[in-house]
Amino acid sequence: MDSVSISEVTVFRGLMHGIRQPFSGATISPKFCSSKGEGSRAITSNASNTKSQFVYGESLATTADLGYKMNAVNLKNRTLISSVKEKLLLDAYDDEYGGVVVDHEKLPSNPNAFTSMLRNSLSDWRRKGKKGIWLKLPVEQSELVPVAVKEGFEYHHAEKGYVMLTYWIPEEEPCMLPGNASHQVGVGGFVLNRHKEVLVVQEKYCTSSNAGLWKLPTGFINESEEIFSGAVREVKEETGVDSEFLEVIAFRHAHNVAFEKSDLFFICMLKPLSDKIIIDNLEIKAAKWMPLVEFVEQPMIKGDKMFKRVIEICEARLRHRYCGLSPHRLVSTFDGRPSSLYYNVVDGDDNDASQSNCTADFY
Ligand SMILES: NC(=O)c1ccc[n+]([C@@H]2O[C@H](COP(=O)([O-])OP(=O)(O)OC[C@H]3O[C@@H](n4cnc5c(N)ncnc54)[C@H](O)[C@@H]3O)[C@@H](O)[C@H]2O)c1
Repeated sequence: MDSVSISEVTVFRGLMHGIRQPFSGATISPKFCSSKGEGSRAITSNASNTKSQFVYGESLATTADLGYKMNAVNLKNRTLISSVKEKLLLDAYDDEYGGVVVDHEKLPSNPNAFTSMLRNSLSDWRRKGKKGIWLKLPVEQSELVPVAVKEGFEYHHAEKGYVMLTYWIPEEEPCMLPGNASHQVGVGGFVLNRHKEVLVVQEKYCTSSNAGLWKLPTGFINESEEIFSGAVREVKEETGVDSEFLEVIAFRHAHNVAFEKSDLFFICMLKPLSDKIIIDNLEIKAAKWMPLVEFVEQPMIKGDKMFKRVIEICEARLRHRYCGLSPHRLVSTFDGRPSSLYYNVVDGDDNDASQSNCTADFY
């Protein structure tokens, strides 16, 4: 049997308040039986002003004044208590950082029961030296959020279906829990056709300074979406043009872009596979194929250090004087995850130029 702390016995006490049988009307207070060592658990029952001691271990406590046979009761209640004790703690599993992840599928629905289980669990985790606690509360149980906050939990992040809260137990150690995701990831498609026209759009919603600007189709990468497929999707959604991903030409890293989040913007070169334009009326006001020279001459592009440089890089790429990054699918043994590593192959294996991603045609 596990060793028991005061907090754990307190758990039993809370439990016994909720359980009327066989300790009907009893209140339980913590008491340790030092002579029993680690394997003993002691609970004092106070029923009808009569104090009795139940010892869970090899020996039994005084039982006469309760009027029933404690041997049998003891065995029965030992089972009962250990099963109810489990019900008084939140279901959770350990993480690899010495922390605990609460099982959100087994949360009690009653906020009072949750309060008591959360307190008991916190005592239990503290006693066991646990560090970071992750508590995910589904939107269907949002009434538990104020309870957790009152117990000292902090918001970590939220998604449509849940809010994640955290609690850092060690008071003497700085909190090591990683923060919420810090970045959003965007893509821009540079799609050039054989007439040296670039695919451009005018956004429906933009700042007044950007009104009338013809710009590259841009958008955000979805959850679990690849940069290369996200760029193709965004171009298709906004303009109706099919394309093939060639390379990441450059990326921009900016901060405090939206709701204090940083922004990674990947500018991708795409090869057009169709030319018919069908715009997405929800987001886009207009789209067209625009001569590259005309696109570059727009004051907003000409005067913008980033886009001016992006165009210079794209033009260098057209002359094969620059090489972007192309995705290579692989599985890392570190985490066993299939992933994309973006890099360029200038000469290819054994100097085979055909292996180079820098020789790919644009149109
Ligand atoms: N738009 C540009 O000119 C431009 C310039 C430089 C970099 N980028 C980069 O492109 C990537 C995508 O940016 P973007 O400008 O295309 O995205 P965006 O801000 O235009 O958002 C994309 C779409 O999301 C929706 N949306 C966004 N915020 C909304 C809100 N508050 N309310 C309602 N709908 C909203 C709109 O439908 C919008 O068209 C980012 O990484 C950004 O840094 C864009």
